[in-house]
Amino acid sequence: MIEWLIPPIAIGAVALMPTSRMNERKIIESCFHRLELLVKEDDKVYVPTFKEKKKGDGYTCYVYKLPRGLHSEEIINDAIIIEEALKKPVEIEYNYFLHIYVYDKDLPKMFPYKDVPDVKGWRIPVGKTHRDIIYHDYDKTPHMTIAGTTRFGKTVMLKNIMTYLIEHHPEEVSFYIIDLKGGLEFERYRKLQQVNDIATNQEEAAIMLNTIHDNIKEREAIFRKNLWSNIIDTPIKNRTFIIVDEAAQLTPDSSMSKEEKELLEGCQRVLSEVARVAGALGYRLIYCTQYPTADCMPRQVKMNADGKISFRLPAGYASKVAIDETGAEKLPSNIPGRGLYKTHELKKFQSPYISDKEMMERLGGFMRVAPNREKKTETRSYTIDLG
Ligand SMILES: Nc1ncnc2c1ncn2[C@@H]1O[C@H](COP(=O)(O)OP(=O)(O)OP(=O)(O)O)[C@@H](O)[C@H]1O
Repeated sequence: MIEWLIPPIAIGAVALMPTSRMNERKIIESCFHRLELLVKEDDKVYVPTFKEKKKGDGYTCYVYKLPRGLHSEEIINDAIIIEEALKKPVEIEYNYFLHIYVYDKDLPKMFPYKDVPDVKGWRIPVGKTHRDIIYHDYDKTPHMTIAGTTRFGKTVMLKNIMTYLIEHHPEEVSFYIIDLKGGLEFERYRKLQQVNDIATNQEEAAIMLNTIHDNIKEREAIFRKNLWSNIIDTPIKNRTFIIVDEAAQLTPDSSMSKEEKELLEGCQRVLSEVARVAGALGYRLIYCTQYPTADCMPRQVKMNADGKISFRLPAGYASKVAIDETGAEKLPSNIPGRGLYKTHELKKFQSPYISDKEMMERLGGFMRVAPNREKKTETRSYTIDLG
């Protein structure tokens, strides 16, 4: 491997150059130095080696080869710092080489839901990036967390997800919704054929989760009988989504009575079990919170939710809980729908926008004549496609 060896004195010189007089490449490389993205071996210092600069439509891409021992995640996690130094939007990808995309323009502030293309499978649009649209695939990554301070787009995101799934899988998708923000947001969707039940307080949530737990046990028995290990390899087409909004309301704390604590601990246990084992059985958890703390994000949920979305958060430590790294606190304070999507990489997006009116227009045909308050179990049978 050819490394670019530079003496420490040169590193210091680049770091001290005023950024206004440097070109983009030099600014990027001075960030590498300031962030100590280098490998020291004996008295030598190895830094990423510049390979080429590519011009694209609306962007310039700087390609680097990383020295042995420097992991791409260390740099990808620092994209926001490079972005601040360049004063331009930046995206970093690793594909044998490190690709640093520097964009001429910011993302659009509005990405209408009607502009989202149709895609097959159990994918939903997370948002628009500079070069494409990110989709989250629930058959690959069953569980998801969504964090974000109030009024930055969590509820709109949930409505995008529901609308997209119902439009693409009307016969196969079903939802259990735990709406602990007064039940105001989702009540109007209770009559949707795809909505099994909505819980609007902690007691209703506990009853609903108990039902879900029973259903999981029944489904486990079916899987065992058929020697199935994952729903995607079975003829079962159905998927059941459990939406929790707001998770902090299901978090026990020391001010609560013993009964209250036991109720919420029971809820947390079922949610942890869903995250741990029920993904393979076709259950998908979407777990939302305004206040990401270690307490309100149970370890099993966080560990098993490999798709993590965050809208703006008040501080870096909240961002670390939500997406395992800082950055959400640096999202713009005046752009709702702007977020970060963390999987093995970190991407910034503008999420689709759908209004309640448009959601109603799109889903109006799926309303039941009578509401479904009494329904506690999945009454629709599995859709099994043997073709
Ligand atoms: N993707 C988006 N594009 C454009 N505007 C958006 C988007 N998402 C949300 N907004 C705007 O921000 C407002 C608040 O969004 P939303 O209700 O989703 O916030 P929230 O995070 O769920 O807040 P809360 O936690 O208080 O319920 C919306 O009414 C809408 O005006």
